[in-house]
Amino acid sequence: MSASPGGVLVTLDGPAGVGKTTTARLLREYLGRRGYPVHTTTQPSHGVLGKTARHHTDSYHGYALACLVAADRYHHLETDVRPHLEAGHIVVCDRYVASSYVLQRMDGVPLPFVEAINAAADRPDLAVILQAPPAVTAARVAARGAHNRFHTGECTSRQENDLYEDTATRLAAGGYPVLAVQTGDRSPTGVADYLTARIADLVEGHGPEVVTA
Ligand SMILES: Nc1ncnc2c1ncn2[C@@H]1O[C@H](COP(=O)(O)OP(=O)(O)OP(=O)(O)O)[C@@H](O)[C@H]1O
Ligand SMILES: Cc1cn([C@H]2C[C@H](O)[C@@H](COP(=O)(O)O)O2)c(=O)[nH]c1=O
Repeated sequence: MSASPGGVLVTLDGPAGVGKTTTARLLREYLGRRGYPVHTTTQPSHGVLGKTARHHTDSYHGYALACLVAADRYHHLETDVRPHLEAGHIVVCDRYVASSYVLQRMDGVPLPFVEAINAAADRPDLAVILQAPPAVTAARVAARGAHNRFHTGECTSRQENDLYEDTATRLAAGGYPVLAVQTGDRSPTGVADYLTARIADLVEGHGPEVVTA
């Protein structure tokens, strides 16, 4: 299913420390300043299923975590994302399906299973994959501090980076409008400026010009 008519669904995915949360916060500010109604949100969500997935990644692994995250995704789409789209808002979601293609595979779940349980998730209008060299993302995570067991050093960052590259290609081949954006050599405001212009183009009916990784 595509995102609902009226609003625009923009998703932000990419390795730990690449700048998803920073970018979502700045997009809310920059798009808001241009007068667009913006709703920023995140997956896992702040609902019961989402909180369980986010705060108990040491208890839930593999297939169980994959299903928990997917269940939260469908509930979040129904109760939060679609209502905002129907109200004509730009919805910016920090993590979406691409994160499952990467994190669940890192957790030992075969890709066909991940694809199957996410197959009915709405297609974003713009699926942004943020990218940066693994040494850069690992250093940012080390400086900021790890949030969970998926953040464990440069070796993990390299695996994550490779899986995101693979995921960007797969999702683009499956019809997702994927836009790969480098953050390693751009300031947070530079990333947000660039994406604000791309999203404004999309809202005004000029885009997207899809760039695959
Ligand atoms: N373009 C950038 N240049 C330099 N530093 C950045 C950039 N974007 C984000 N950072 C910094 O990197 C750190 C991680 O950023 P952020 O929390 O936004 O990443 P994330 O992708 O949401 O990470 P996670 O998946 O671990 O939650 C923060 O300290 C942030 O200030
Ligand atoms: C969307 C998504 C999330 N997860 C898990 C992985 C982490 O434990 C949290 C996300 O925390 P972060 O601060 O944003 O790094 O949720 C997952 O396993 N699969 C997913 O698709």
